[in-house]
Amino acid sequence: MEKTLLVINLGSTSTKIAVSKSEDMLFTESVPHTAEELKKYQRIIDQYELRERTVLDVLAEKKVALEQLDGIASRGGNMKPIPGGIYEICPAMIDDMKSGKYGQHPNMCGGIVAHQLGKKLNIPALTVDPPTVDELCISATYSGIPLIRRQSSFHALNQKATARKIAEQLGRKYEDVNLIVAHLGGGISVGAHRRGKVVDVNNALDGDGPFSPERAGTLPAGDLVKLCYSGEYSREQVLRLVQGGGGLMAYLGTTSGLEIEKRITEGDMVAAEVFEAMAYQVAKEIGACAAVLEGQVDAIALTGSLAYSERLVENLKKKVSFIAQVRLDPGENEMAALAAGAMRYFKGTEQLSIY
Ligand SMILES: Nc1ncnc2c1ncn2[C@@H]1O[C@H](COP(=O)(O)OP(=O)(O)OP(=O)(O)O)[C@@H](O)[C@H]1O
Ligand SMILES: CCCC(=O)O
Repeated sequence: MEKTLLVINLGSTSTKIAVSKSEDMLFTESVPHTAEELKKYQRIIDQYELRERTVLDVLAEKKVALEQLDGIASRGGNMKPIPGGIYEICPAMIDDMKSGKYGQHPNMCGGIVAHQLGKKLNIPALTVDPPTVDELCISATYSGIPLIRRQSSFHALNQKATARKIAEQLGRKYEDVNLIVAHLGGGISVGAHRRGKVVDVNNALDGDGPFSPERAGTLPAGDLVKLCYSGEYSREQVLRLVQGGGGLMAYLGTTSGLEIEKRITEGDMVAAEVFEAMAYQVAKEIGACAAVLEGQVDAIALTGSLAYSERLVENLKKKVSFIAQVRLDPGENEMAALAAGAMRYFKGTEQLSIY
């Protein structure tokens, strides 16, 4: 059974669009969005029209008529904590994403685009392993005060797809290995995968962990509280410092790893120091995951587009190779993982989970 699928994945710095014939990609297009371009949108939901136009323009450019599509798979945005699986994008899911209750992510716009198109064309609009897949062990849910439960909010789709791939390379099943997966993208998540479950992971969206190209990661709590009450920043502005305007963006005015590498090559010592600090924080998070896994680590996987950076990878290898072998899977498997998930639904090999 052959199906033509539209696959949508809205990252913090790019809109990725693919069309597949079943699992085989006909094309994948990644349209970058500069920080300058996104700066004018105060809230992520305000990017909706830009993201919708980007998707439709790419389809028109590639001469794909909407009527050719049998289904749509969009990477999920932040919704309530749910088990991994395939879900139909429904109004309740969209309401949860829009509410911001579980964090804000550009994929909420992707979900709405998919839902609207699905309705118009009368075809299923699906999502697979959304970022709020929650498999945390009990200890990992503790924050330090009962009012706040640590949330599982990470690159679940790519982390799990990468982990399965690495397990296969090791000749083992995902459910039989312990892995640490670091997704190094616009946001950074580092997960401890214990026998097929992500038992601990930093909240990569607006919570904790290493700083990333556009996010602040863990901030000293007291200082953050003082900043919030200083009267100098609105709620939206502080949130923007945490997500969108934090990390590399805050220190160097760009989210682009490529641009920063260029500056380093040209002798920019500040850029070198900041890039080194990001690697340092990622390595510390990997070390923390090794402790969670009690040192029983079969491999460390580096994935996401920043894993194309030799400088970052060599730096990380130097710091964490003592824990386990380091394997590279640069870029992300998300488009393929979404198409594969949608095909499991069409073939009936996996049932839809209910949101
Ligand atoms: N070849 C490369 N070498 C170094 N850095 C790169 C390369 N290609 C992309 N990057 C950097 O990777 C980062 C973006 O990664 P990616 O495309 O995985 O993120 P995203 O999908 O926008 O966001 P997220 O991963 O959080 O969903 C940017 O800083 C980009 O400049
Ligand atoms: C929850 C983090 C997911 C992302 O940044 O894409």
